[in-house]
Amino acid sequence: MAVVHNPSHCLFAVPKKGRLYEQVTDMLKGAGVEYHREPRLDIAICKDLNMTMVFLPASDISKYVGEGNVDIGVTGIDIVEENVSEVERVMDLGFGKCRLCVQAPVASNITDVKSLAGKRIVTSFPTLTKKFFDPLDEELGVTTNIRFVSGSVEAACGLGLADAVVDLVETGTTMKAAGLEIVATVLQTEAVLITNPQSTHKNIVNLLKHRIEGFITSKKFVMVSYNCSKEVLEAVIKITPGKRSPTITQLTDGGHAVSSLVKKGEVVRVMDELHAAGAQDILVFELTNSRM
Ligand SMILES: Nc1ncnc2c1ncn2[C@@H]1O[C@H](COP(=O)(O)OP(=O)(O)OP(=O)(O)O)[C@@H](O)[C@H]1O
Ligand SMILES: O=P(O)(O)OC[C@H]1O[C@H](OP(=O)(O)OP(=O)(O)O)[C@H](O)[C@@H]1O
Repeated sequence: MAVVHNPSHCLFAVPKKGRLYEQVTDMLKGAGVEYHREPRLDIAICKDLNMTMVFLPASDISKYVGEGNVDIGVTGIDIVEENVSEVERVMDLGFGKCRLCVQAPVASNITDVKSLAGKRIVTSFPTLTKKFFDPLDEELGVTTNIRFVSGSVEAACGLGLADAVVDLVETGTTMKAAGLEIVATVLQTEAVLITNPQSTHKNIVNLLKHRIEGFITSKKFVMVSYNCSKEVLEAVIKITPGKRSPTITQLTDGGHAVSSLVKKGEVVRVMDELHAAGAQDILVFELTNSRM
């Protein structure tokens, strides 16, 4: 059965496929944004919010949000900057991290990006590429030839279509396989939550922001709990000061139970230090959600 958009609903655009798709849908699930998407449909009604999800190409989302067709969306900072969209950046989301880089063939031995000014550049990001090369062109009195392609940018040098490309690099696998290397970085990017500044659904945008923040925090931290004697309490709480402060409970035997949030990347070191300082029964718990 066709899903019809209710015009009073807030519209939320998420990438329909590609690099951001899975992480965005996991984030929405973790943040309690529930919807049922019928196979092959690019629209879904939310279960507990007056909101309709629309699944669009990541590269179109900032345009739709900027033009007010959609209230809120998730896409890459690179796409927002490329489209020069009039959107409000609500929050960076911590995934989809990569760099937009000028890349040239390893064999060409180019180390100074200035030597690419006036040459042929192929990219899916013509606006950002022009913005990057314009000052160099002006300084050197040349005109860089920038050509747009929608995909497989890395193939352009090998095909003899370009002297260099401007493309995204995460692990560098694609770049290395094409015999390219980084000459300069144009932009650092990650996924971002954006909204139209004139959206009439500010309350839903705020609610989503808090829910997503809670989910992101829960992924960054674990809860560490342990027991300790009165004598070592001062020393151990210095090791686990928590996000605000640790929770300390007095035990009937005179000792204390402490629980505190610890950054995931620091938890093993913290456990070693707690143990060395005399803490016992140290337990680590994953968080599924949070609201600070
Ligand atoms: N290798 C990567 N690592 C991390 N994030 C990436 C990577 N490649 C792209 N992204 C981010 O994801 C966004 C969408 O890129 P993606 O290649 O998935 O786009 P797409 O062209 O819409 O999808 P597809 O390539 O499936 O057609 C990029 O603009 C960037 O913000
Ligand atoms: O540094 P890496 O980890 O290799 O990632 C970089 C590649 O990822 C993206 O392309 P994607 O694979 O999404 O396909 P696309 O070229 O069709 O967009 C991007 O355009 C690069 O080509």
